[in-house]
Amino acid sequence: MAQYSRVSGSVGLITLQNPPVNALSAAVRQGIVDTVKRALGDPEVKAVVIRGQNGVFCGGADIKEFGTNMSGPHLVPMIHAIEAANKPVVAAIEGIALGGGLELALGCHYRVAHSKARLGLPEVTLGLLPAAGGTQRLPRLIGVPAALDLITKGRHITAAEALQLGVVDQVTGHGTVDAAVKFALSVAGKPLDARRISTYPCPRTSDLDALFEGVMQKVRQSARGAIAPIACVQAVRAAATLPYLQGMEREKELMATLFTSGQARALQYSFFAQRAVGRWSTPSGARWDTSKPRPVHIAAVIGLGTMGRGIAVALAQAGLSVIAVETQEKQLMEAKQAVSGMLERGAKRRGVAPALDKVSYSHDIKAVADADLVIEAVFEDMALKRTVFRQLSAVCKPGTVLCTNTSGLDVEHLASQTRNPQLVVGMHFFAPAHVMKLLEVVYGPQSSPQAVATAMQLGKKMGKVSVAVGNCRGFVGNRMLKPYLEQAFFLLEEGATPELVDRALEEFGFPMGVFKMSDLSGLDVGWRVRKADGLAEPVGASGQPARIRQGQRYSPLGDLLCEQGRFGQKTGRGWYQYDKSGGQVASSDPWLHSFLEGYRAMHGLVARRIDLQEVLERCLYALINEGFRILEDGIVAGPEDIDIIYVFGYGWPRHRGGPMFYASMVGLERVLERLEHHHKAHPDVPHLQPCSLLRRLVSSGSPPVHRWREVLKKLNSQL
Ligand SMILES: CC/C=C\C/C=C/C(=O)SCCNC(=O)CCNC(=O)[C@H](O)C(C)(C)COP(=O)(O)OP(=O)(O)OC[C@H]1O[C@@H](n2cnc3c(N)ncnc32)[C@H](O)[C@@H]1OP(=O)(O)O
Repeated sequence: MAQYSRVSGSVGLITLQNPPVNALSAAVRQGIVDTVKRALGDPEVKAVVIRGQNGVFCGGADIKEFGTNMSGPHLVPMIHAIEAANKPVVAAIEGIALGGGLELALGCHYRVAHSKARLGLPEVTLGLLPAAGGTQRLPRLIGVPAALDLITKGRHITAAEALQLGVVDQVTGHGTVDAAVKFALSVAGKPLDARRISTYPCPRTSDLDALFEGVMQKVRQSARGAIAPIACVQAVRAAATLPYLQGMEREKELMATLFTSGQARALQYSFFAQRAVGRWSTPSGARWDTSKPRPVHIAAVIGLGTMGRGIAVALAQAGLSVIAVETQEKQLMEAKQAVSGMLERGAKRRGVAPALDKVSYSHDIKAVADADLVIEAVFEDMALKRTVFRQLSAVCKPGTVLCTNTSGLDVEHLASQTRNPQLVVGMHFFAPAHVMKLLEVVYGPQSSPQAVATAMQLGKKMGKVSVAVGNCRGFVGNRMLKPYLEQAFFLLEEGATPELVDRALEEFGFPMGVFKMSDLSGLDVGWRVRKADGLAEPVGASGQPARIRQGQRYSPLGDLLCEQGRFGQKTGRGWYQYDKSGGQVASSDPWLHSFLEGYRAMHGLVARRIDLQEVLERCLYALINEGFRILEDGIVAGPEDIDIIYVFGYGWPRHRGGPMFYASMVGLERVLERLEHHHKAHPDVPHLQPCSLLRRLVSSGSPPVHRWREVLKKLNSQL
């Protein structure tokens, strides 16, 4: 809806009304059309101001309407009518002007913004382009290079940057609507021809072809298969080379291909999934809206290795007082230097003062006595973590929430070492902890709603996308990674190379294939875990055949590389070779290939031809199958949790929505059929055996992913 009133005698004030972000729903579009007509037809009105209700201008087209039969007036003619008006129309921008919201403002003759407003054309992040004239007006207003930057990245800009670029005409620190009304009165009656952006020629840029070629190359590289950024470049090119109306035609054509694409659906699903994980719940009945978090002013970090340092930085940057504890004096000094450096670099990037005084350092665990929350980040060793938790339980004040940053160990077992197991949760950060957005918050059966809510809220404060998950080996992300990695190893045994496997995954859209990723994170990390699990024993030591462990097919390839001291990038050798220890440029390693040949010969394996499709099916469907098991076990509340974990923590291409969304797009029958096929070929691999939930979903007609929660509930109640 849009409300109309007359202010200051001769200004028509139009207020968009669609909380919380005044998205341009059919009703709002209709409201704008009607109220603009009314204002233009009223002889008393000399100028018009458009604002949004509740201090928010407009969050753009109503994403919830996409995929429905979008009725109501279209945005393009609506904005065109505003631009063509014979009375000045001023946009009063408070809060946000995003997407269609900014496009609406660009159709106005003037823009006045509050200093705290954020503006942008983020359509590309939803798999779309600014198709309400944004790709045609913005380059005409601010030039091609700046418009390309904003449109292809979808980044939000501050009012100050908008003023500098020329997107807005005035910035005010006070009442935006009052300032806009005053502005409107000051321009009433003046000629408007020079204010209609669509009539501007696109500012000339030298060597346009080279500019577009360069940008297109960069976009293709970073898009990893996403089509929207490329369409954005093509649309801006149309603005730079065609008359406005032809440019608009091109914008429309390009939008039509994007609008119905699977990528747009995936990205829009991801948008809502990200919000859905914020409305968390646990099987014991704890919920985001009823569980009250404890206030956390002082947080402590125990263990200042790579993870602990990143966590300390993330906490300090979120404004908390941090007590950083490392028992070894030398490591403590090194950590202090490293943390200060990270804080200084981060502050420089953000143009703020570094929060150095927020962090105090100690080698004594007793220093955490006053902390409201402690995050243990010591070595991934259960015995060591147990000791730390016993100590924490003894030294912390009553009510302190105790968290472990384990990447997969039993949180419940650690809780049992303390006097108050209900105050223990997992906070699984991803490296580098001050950069990576994902946080898995792990609740055990005894974790109190308050402890879960406290960790979730702290995650939010640190700017993380936090997902509440149940306690199981590897939680969600690493539990699903295990069958994925296992398939990659088995494929090498059967005839694939690391290069082939990585190529398939990178072409799918992962930033790095599994073997390059493993070289980056260090092969020794998994080796240590497998040793602790009694898996990575030297061949023959277990008394079992080399490729069978604990009664199941096992590939010792990773262990054999580690036994050779090949730990990946850090040693200059792993699944690839690097120019030096710590080098980052991978190249194919002839040694590795002859090692694989020797290994196959030793075990009587005959290499066969493996294609990219088989790599994808084996690796991805095994991972997805585990996702279904996680859903079946009730470790997460819905598929959105899994998808967000994979998109934000494991490099799953965002334009593919996440593994569970992807499965639903491929078709559950197809995933089931291919798993059955591969399991038949490899009956000794339990991870390829289709999970019963997948079978049950297929039997219930393969509902789309947004209905799985509801279907799961129904299926569970039938059990
Ligand atoms: C036919 C197309 C023609 C022309 C092209 C135009 C295309 C577009 O305009 S596409 C939309 C472009 N706009 C955006 O991408 C903005 C998306 N929203 C956001 O980035 C954020 O929500 C925000 C910055 C606007 C606010 O952030 P925050 O304060 O953190 O709140 P939430 O993100 O939790 O959002 C609150 C609530 O609002 C819903 N919502 C937000 N934006 C939209 C929208 N454009 N349409 C519909 N609903 C929107 C959001 O989902 C939250 O609701 P729920 O919690 O119920 O999900």
